[in-house]
Amino acid sequence: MMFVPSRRWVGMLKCWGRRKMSAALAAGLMEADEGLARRNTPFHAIPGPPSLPLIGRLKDYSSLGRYGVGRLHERHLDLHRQYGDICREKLLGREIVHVFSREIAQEVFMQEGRYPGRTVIEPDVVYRTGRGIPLGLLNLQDAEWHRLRRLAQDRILRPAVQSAVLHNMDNIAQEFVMRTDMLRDPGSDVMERNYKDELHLWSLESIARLAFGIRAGCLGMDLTENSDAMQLVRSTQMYFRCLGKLIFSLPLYKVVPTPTWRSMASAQDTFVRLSENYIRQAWRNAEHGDPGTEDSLLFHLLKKSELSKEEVGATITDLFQGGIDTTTNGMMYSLFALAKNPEVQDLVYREIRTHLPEGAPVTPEVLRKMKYLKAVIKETLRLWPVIFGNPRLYDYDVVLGGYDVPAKTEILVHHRVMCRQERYFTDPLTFDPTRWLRDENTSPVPPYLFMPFGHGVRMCIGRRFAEQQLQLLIIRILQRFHVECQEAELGQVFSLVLLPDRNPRFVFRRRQGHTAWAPQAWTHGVGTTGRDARRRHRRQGHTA
Ligand code: HEM
Repeated sequence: MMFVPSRRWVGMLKCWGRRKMSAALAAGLMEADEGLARRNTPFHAIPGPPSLPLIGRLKDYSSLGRYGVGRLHERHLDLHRQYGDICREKLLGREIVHVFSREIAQEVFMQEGRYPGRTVIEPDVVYRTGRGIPLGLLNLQDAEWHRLRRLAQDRILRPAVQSAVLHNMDNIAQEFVMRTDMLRDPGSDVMERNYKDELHLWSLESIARLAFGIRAGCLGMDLTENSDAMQLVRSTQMYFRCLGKLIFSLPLYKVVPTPTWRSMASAQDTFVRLSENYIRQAWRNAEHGDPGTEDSLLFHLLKKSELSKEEVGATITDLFQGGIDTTTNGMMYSLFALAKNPEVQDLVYREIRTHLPEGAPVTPEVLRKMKYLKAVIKETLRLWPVIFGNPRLYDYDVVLGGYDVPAKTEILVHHRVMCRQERYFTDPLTFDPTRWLRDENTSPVPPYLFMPFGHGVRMCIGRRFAEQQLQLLIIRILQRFHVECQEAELGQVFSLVLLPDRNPRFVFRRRQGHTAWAPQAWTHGVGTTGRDARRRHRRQGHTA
């Protein structure tokens, strides 16, 4: 097979050649480059909607347009229908290329360098720069990003570390299920509380345990709106709501503090202040020799003398902001999918009963065996991804779908649109977890298609943790309840992440013959259900 160098290869070789190769070889490569340039179609020929000068397609992103920010993901489906697998548009001076096919997605990621660039979250950069807070993983680029990423992922992505935190996370999941049991209406079994807020608390508690090695007290029964936990939940929700609006509007906030900017900054201030409290608490615990704290990500990063305390704080903040809303919404969609597909729910329950005796702890071995549960989570994230696509921003030219794409173009690979196409998935809109189960009759889903956690070295750092969290909580919920949902549909709304468009009312029916097990931390000599458990739960607030 003949090797046809891509333009990037030619560019790199040319650069090297200028220094090391003979002039003749370099000239030959230059000719090859010109030949390739002739074969590629110029950037401006990429199809796409016409743009106005300066503001580009801003109207489509505002409430004046057909979609508004909330329905941007629907606009992406329409762009694909109208313009095909690759399309181009302008937005406020930015050039954006949308990629809707697996083949071009592969080209995007194959041309990724050692430090893949991603579009920055501009309002967050402006906020942090203004407050003198270092940028974290979400926004750093190049070698600076790599330095931080290397240190943090060593602690988060390693399977051994996942196994080590499993026991604590299982306890948190079980406590959360007890809480659900107590909060649902005893007559109708309906969860009257906003279950999204509830899942936020679970997610916060879990990430705090991972990051600080402490129990943050988010599952206490007497939380008020003024409690630290609820303030953290509200500030995260507000932060995402405002970010979505700020990113896709005229950047007036850079000149004057607009109301949306003020709300975002105030949410961030609260977040940073409360995180600092937790860091202080973690320090105190460590001074008292609490082994959990020393095992945490915080201490792991602080031990690395390469990082300042401020950088460690910024990294931890990014984990919270990257992890809370995403895992919460992933869990909402998973529960909804199970509730609306009772036969699937029964199969998951059967799998749980086969591999996990009631009262036994969840171990890595147990999780490895839960193949159907994993397929359910994949199928959920295929149909309801929390992040619609993966942005990339390269500082060199690339060729995509035969078109020249200049450096610094924002490239958006649309995982959600790809996952809804007939050519890649049979009956793409049907919820069918079996498509993920492999046997001799099925071929695996090809790469560069299903990427809910992104791709390559810049993929989500919390991926393993998030998957483990979802598996654990689904196991513990289904062990105790059969789940139903009163809403017939669950759509998505764009707010930087994709959120459920309504608050589904779940019904948690206790399973027949279910023995009221309780997490280990609840069973030291007191009753495990009813009033005793409730009292113990209140007391547990900050300590378990
Ligand atoms: C269902 C849950 C989650 C989903 C769907 C999700 C999805 C994603 C995606 C799509 C990216 C961009 C990847 C790329 O550009 O290739 C990302 C990045 C990131 N995520 Fe997650 N995530 C989830 C949970 C978490 C959790 C639990 C944490 C923290 C413990 C986390 C922390 C981060 C961070 C810090 C980044 C930036 C990584 C970097 O640029 O190096 N995420 N996530």
